[in-house]
Amino acid sequence: MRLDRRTFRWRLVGLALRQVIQAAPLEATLLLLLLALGGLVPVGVLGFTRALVDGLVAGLGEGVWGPWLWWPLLGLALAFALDFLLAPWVAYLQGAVNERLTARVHLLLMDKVGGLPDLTPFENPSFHDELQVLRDQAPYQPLNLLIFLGSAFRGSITVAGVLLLLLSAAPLFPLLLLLATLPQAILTFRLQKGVWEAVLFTAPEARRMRYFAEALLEADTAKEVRLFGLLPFFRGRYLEAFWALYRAVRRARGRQALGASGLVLLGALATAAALFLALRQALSGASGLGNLVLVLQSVGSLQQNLFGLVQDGGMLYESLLYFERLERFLALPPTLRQPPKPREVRSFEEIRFEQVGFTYPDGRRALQDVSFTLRRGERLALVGENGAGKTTLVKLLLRFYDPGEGRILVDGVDLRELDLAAWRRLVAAVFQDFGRYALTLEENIALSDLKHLHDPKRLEEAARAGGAEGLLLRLGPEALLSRAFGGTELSLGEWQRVALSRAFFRQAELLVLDEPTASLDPKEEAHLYARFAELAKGKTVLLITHRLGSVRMADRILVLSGGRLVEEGDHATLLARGGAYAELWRLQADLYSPDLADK
Ligand SMILES: Nc1ncnc2c1ncn2[C@@H]1O[C@H](COP(=O)(O)OP(=O)(O)OP(=O)(O)O)[C@@H](O)[C@H]1O
Repeated sequence: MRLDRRTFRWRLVGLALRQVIQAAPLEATLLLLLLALGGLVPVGVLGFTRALVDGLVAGLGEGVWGPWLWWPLLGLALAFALDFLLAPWVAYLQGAVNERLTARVHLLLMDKVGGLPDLTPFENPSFHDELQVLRDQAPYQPLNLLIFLGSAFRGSITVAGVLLLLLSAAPLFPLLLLLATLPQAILTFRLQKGVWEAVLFTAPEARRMRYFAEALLEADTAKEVRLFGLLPFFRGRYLEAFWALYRAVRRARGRQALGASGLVLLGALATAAALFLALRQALSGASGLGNLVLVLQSVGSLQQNLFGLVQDGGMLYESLLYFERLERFLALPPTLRQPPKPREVRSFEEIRFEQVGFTYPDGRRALQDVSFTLRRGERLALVGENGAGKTTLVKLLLRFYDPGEGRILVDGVDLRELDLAAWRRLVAAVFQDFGRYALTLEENIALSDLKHLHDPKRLEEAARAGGAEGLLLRLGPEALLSRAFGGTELSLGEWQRVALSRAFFRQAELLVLDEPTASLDPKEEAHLYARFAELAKGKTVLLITHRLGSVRMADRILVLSGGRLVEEGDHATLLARGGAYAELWRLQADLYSPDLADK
């Protein structure tokens, strides 16, 4: 990321403020008002103290109380009371705005990423990195922004007010006191920025640290960590990343400490000059004792506020960069071209792949010159070794990506011209990496067609089709799944039955099954395929599987190898041909019984 080293970018403040105001317009405006009022409190204290001292000097020795004492006293009391009064309301509003802003940031990210129609952006490492950073920091950057923007705003009002007050005492005072504190403050800010930049540039290290820590702390990896004794390995990787980050930040911090000391002398000289001037004025009677007290107090107040601004400015800068990143991320253009006038689609007669080729953005060629037709009502099996391109073909069919070459036609119309949502409504799928949601059993199944959530008949039918009827009987539809929220945990095979039931719940025209029985026990697998004809009735089915025993019920089998379609036909034809399919078949059959190999 390119950072401007010279200036604090005010545009960023505008960007972040816009998000704050949009998140909670009323609360944010009130908060700004209260902060401004809070910023004026120290100015009031200084002003009333000056008036009080001048009043005291005028009445010294006479013992008379007059309005010249009452008013400043009252003012001081009010200023202190206001300070106490404002604090809880500022905290209340800050809390309210923070909660709304944090939810807004999450919603913006959810809408952006969840609303992406394709998977191409996930292939881009920088998209991934950005999303990771934005997600990781979403819980605390909004709060940081509010705290530091708030205190910077309040501090600026105080500094401006104090300077104006000093101007009323003598025009030279603000200048001298600014000279005493500003250069040092500016330098500190620059160096502070250096620290933040060091932190930002080492963001990959920070992410690696988090990743290696998680590898040791997460339940997913707990078994392998213990079995293979991986603690020292991941610990070592964590430390490597930690030291890289630590060294960069420590260097920047060292520069900060050194640099700030250099301007101390200049600051001390300017302060001394201001005090000398104020003393001389007081001695000569040119101005009252109140002005001397004002200058004395202002030195402390200005220093405290300016350095507060610097410290907060550094933290604020980081939050501002976060919101700039968020803005840039939200503005990323879509990667999938949507047709200006999408064609409605309610059913299909045939899907045709025409010389389809696809290369992943990282350059990996996954499909090449693939042509075939899938007709309505047909049961097509797709087989081939690992990495042959089977899942990629399904991803193209669902338009998670567009083909690089060739086209996919639905009744002669290019898939790219169809209304994507309408097309996807025609399809139900079980993916290899199906979702396991911490929801009820009923919701887990009905997710594929939420219009029919709470339709017990449909739920039962889908559960029966997917092999989850036993689960439904045993646990009941309301059973919460997943341990994460204190629910029931299922075995992988049971989860797969739920995923299958979800696909059947949708009652779609095209059923895509990508390794649907990988985790099922042999009994359930046999059971599923035994009733396959009934389940597939009226549907078009695309089945991907390595278990060749189950592809025999397909009308046609496509064999993919290295991204190319190498064979096509039914089981008997392909076996008789003695090609790639026959070899795969023989290898598998050999595993079970060498005698079966040629049947
Ligand atoms: N997101 C991706 N980015 C880059 N390459 C990928 C991606 N997904 C898959 N590939 C590559 O594309 C090729 C085809 O992958 P695909 O998942 O389609 O194979 P498959 O036939 O379904 O394999 P399997 O039987 O193992 O599920 C593989 O070599 C794989 O490494």
